[in-house]
Amino acid sequence: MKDIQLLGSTGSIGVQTLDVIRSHPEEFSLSALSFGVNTDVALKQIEEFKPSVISAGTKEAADIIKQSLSYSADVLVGSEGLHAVATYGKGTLVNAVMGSVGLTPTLEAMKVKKDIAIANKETLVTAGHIVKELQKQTGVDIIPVDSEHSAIYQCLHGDHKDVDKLILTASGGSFRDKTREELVNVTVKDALNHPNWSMGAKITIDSATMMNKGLEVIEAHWLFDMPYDQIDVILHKESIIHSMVEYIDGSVLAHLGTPDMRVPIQYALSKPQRLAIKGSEGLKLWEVQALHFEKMDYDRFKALKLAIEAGKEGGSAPTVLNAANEMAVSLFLDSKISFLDIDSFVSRALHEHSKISVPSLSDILEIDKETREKVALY
Ligand SMILES: NC(=O)C1=CN([C@@H]2O[C@H](COP(=O)(O)OP(=O)(O)OC[C@H]3O[C@@H](n4cnc5c(N)ncnc54)[C@H](OP(=O)(O)O)[C@@H]3O)[C@@H](O)[C@H]2O)C=CC1
Ligand SMILES: CC(=O)[C@@H](O)[C@H](O)COP(=O)(O)O
Ligand SMILES: [Mn+2]
Repeated sequence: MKDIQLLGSTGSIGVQTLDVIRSHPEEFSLSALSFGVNTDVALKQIEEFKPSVISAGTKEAADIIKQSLSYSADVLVGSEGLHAVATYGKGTLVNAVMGSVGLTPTLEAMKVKKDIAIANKETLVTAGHIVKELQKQTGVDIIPVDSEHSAIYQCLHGDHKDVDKLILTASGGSFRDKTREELVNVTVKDALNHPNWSMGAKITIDSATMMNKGLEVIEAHWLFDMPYDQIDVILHKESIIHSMVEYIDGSVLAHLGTPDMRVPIQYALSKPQRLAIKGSEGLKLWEVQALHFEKMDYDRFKALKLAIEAGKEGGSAPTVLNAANEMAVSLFLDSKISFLDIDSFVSRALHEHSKISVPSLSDILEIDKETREKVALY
């Protein structure tokens, strides 16, 4: 039996993680969860799984939970709550919170020797070197949940010396068939309409700008200890091949499946064992019929280029990239800026930043905060 603590229970990945736990009560239990403000969904989850520790994003949300709770549990708020959930018990932390707020709970969980199933890519983007250093010191396992990274994880074996490159597939997002000129007046509603995946709002916008793929290149660099020039991105609009590993003899191993996040979530918790997925009919390739691939156009998808450049530059550049992007996406979702402002704002923030070569945790937290404040005023 594996005990799980879950950050971000009310989100897209959080809800699917609870589906996985619910489907396999003989394999998994849940002892702690965090959510932000969605008390309606959280209350139902809490009454079903009865976690011992609960964290809410605001005091108001915590008060609603406390008033409605039918059993005794610790209910905390904000970063204190996230840290309490992350460090509770002895199991695996599933980090499915959105954004760099996931960084410090991840580090706290690692310090108490928890394995981390990581969906929260922003943590690895903003502070990959700190997470990896702590992983070396603690020996904990960091298991990818992101579909591309889970695919690569499943295609890798041995010590990676025989790997030529990692190939991340990209769906192209909501606007993949539009030129940049056609993006001038696109709406939030259009951008949230991802062709293949149903996901939270922030990652769906990242997917439309292709910043998601850029964050994923940086995530792959840290997760698999792979130099940037050995990480490729290819456009694959069906999202059936979730990613590939090319070996030095030209062999390419790919992971295929229907676009269903329960698969990588569950594998991160059950590996190396595989468990059935309730209600899944599996992949019917005769229905898919054809798979398509295109070379990436880095001028069309500027955010991808920006992210790869920031990753290669290293130091505090990825922190700025991530924080500027989080703020710009939030402004776009609030209809305060246009879609094309997102990558312009990120580019401006990167140009205005004076890089720190090896930022400490406190540097990262400070740069994250400052960058958000600056971008909010652009
Ligand atoms: N969705 C997907 O299919 C995939 C997601 N990912 C990654 O997983 C992570 C989660 O994505 P997704 O599930 O789509 O996101 P959602 O927006 O659907 O969910 C985010 C979760 O985090 C909580 N949350 C948000 N902000 C805060 C905060 N400041 N403090 C505490 N809790 C907070 C939300 O709570 P509430 O809603 O209650 O306010 C919610 O539970 C992201 O990093 C994303 O990039 C990676 C691969 C695929
Ligand atoms: C499901 C998942 O892992 C997302 O990150 C997904 O990859 C988004 O798709 P694209 O960024 O390829 O559009
Ligand atoms: Mn992904």
